[in-house]
Amino acid sequence: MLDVINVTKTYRTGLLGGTPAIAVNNVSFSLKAGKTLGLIGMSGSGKSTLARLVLRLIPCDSGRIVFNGVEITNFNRRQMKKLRQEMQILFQNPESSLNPRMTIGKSLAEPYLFQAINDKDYIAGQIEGWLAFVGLGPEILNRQPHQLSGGQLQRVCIARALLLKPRFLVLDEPTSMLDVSVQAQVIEVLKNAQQEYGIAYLFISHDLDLIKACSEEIAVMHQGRIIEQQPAEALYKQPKEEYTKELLDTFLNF
Ligand SMILES: Nc1ncnc2c1ncn2[C@@H]1O[C@H](COP(=O)(O)OP(=O)(O)OP(=O)(O)O)[C@@H](O)[C@H]1O
Repeated sequence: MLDVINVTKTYRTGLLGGTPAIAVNNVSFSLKAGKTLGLIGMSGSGKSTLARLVLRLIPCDSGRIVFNGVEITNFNRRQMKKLRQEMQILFQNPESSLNPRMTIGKSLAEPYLFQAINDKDYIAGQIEGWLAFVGLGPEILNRQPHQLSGGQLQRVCIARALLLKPRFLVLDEPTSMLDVSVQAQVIEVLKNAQQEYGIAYLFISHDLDLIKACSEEIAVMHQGRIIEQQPAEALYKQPKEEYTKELLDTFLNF
């Protein structure tokens, strides 16, 4: 489904472009439909930048991104608009993903209107179905984001992403702001969605236990590079790189 090939990104900060800093350095990986690739690494190792590159939210300096057999590296705005439905991101703070002044119902209807779908009964039926899928009832539709719990809000964000029928979803610390009990419920919803719709996930997290439980393969980022990638069990049992060992020792069961 997704092939990322030798992708590099350099940020230039400061006056007149300043000193270039390589955030993502010659990174390659592949992801199959219905599978999860976990992405771990210390803060600043380049995980979020890599996710943004893959989603084409920022341009890469070099390298290629192939999605469903089509090279999208140089897709223009119009081409990307179509693709946005298929490639989405779930952020750690669901509140920041929703308009605070809009009701939940309006936020969920918005993606249909963007697609020029105007049939109100159809939209209402679809929204109700997706809400049920994520374990929420229609009573929340008239509420505003501040009237929902963190877990409910993240479910709304998942429903909003799912209703566009994505094939690839970046999960950027999707449960880090939630209580442990709620975390498990949100992960369950994501697992169900993956099973039912064959969605591929790139799962970024600092929670190494969670990422192990959710990913078939795990890639370790260090200073902008993927320094090792292995099936989840193997990586935790026999990390090849010293850096991975240190990372696991520091953060496992933290
Ligand atoms: N917009 C930007 N402009 C300049 N430098 C940036 C920008 N975004 C990120 N960086 C730098 O790029 C490097 C990688 O950052 P990135 O956010 O991708 O890391 P990360 O692994 O996702 O970190 P975290 O786990 O803290 O979210 C860091 O050195 C960061 O300071």
